[in-house]
Amino acid sequence: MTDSSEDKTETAAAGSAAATTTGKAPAPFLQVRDLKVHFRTDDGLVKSVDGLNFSLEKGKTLGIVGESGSGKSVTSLAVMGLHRASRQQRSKVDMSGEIWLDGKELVSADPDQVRRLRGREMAMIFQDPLSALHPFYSVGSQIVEAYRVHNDVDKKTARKRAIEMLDRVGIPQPDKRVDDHPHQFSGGMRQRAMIAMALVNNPELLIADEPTTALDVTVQAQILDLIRDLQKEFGSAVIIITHDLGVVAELADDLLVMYGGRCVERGPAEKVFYEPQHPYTWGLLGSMPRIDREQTDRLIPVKGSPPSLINVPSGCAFNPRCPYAEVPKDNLTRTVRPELREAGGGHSSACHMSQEERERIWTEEIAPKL
Ligand SMILES: Nc1ncnc2c1ncn2[C@@H]1O[C@H](COP(=O)(O)OP(=O)(O)OP(=O)(O)O)[C@@H](O)[C@H]1O
Repeated sequence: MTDSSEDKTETAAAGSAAATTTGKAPAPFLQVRDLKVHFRTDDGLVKSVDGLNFSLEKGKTLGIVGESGSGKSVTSLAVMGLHRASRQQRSKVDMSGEIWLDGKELVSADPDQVRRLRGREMAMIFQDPLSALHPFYSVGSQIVEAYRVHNDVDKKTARKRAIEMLDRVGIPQPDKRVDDHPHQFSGGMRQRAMIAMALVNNPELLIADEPTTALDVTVQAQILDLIRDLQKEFGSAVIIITHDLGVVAELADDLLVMYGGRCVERGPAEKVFYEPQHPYTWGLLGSMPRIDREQTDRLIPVKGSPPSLINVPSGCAFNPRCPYAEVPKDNLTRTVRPELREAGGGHSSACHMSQEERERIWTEEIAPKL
């Protein structure tokens, strides 16, 4: 693996990897390098993910944040090897770059090899549990199946394991509810059941794609607490995908903000949340609902719509929506695409304004209004 300048600014989770006795830092558990996922469609080439780099250690949580259509789900499906799963899509999707999981490269790997890793080494939970749970089979039998695919055990042993997992994720009377069908569970319980199914094989990487969006606020908090507890217990690496910065601000060790298929800001969660450097992140923070404010007080929502991923704006993709697009001289924002620049402490962002300028705007103009 070669080192690019961008890789040197990778997240703190990667940077915290301890040096070995040989003096060589071990490779991060998950490392994504220059990932591109482009779809060939009748309307043109959709550049859903266009050169993404990040890494993640076991026991750490990475939050991937961005508006709808920024490429978050496509990124997670790429890690899970799911863009290749459908024959129909295989002819339409162009994927390049590298995804290293525990020393194995997945982009060029045989699809069967990646399929074997799914469920055992990596698992995913979705916004809608019914997309993962089949309506015709009992919740328990689906967890039993998921367990037996990767473990050579009889049904009785697997059922015991399913009941244990349902108990662990907080389903009351798990020995009875194990035979219920998904529709007999509430939305929050279905989410818990899906988490139980995802974790039944102790995967080392868990990807949660908008895991709480469909739930009410109280259940949301419970599910996030559950994910946090389970991560501590299982020591897995977790990626949480959300459009809501508030959901991941406390949970994540690192944050990666995506815009138009690229990373515009990343770093330790407290840096990105409390000292954000990119005008798009300011907008995300400004549009976050706050319980201590009236709804009308959301001050700096991101105006306009996300960019087309077929005709991405030239220069900085955010420039048509950026209130500060005119600040950099020589029309730079509209002509040159900004690269990620390190601001210190593993925090980097891609913006043409100088760091001093952005710090001034954040401190004087944005932060006081949030
Ligand atoms: N199979 C596909 N073929 C063509 N375009 C696709 C395909 N899958 C995703 N896209 C496009 O890729 C872009 C990124 O989609 P993605 O689902 O990753 O966004 P997202 O950030 O997860 O948004 P959301 O929060 O709405 O799920 C979108 O413009 C989407 O239309």
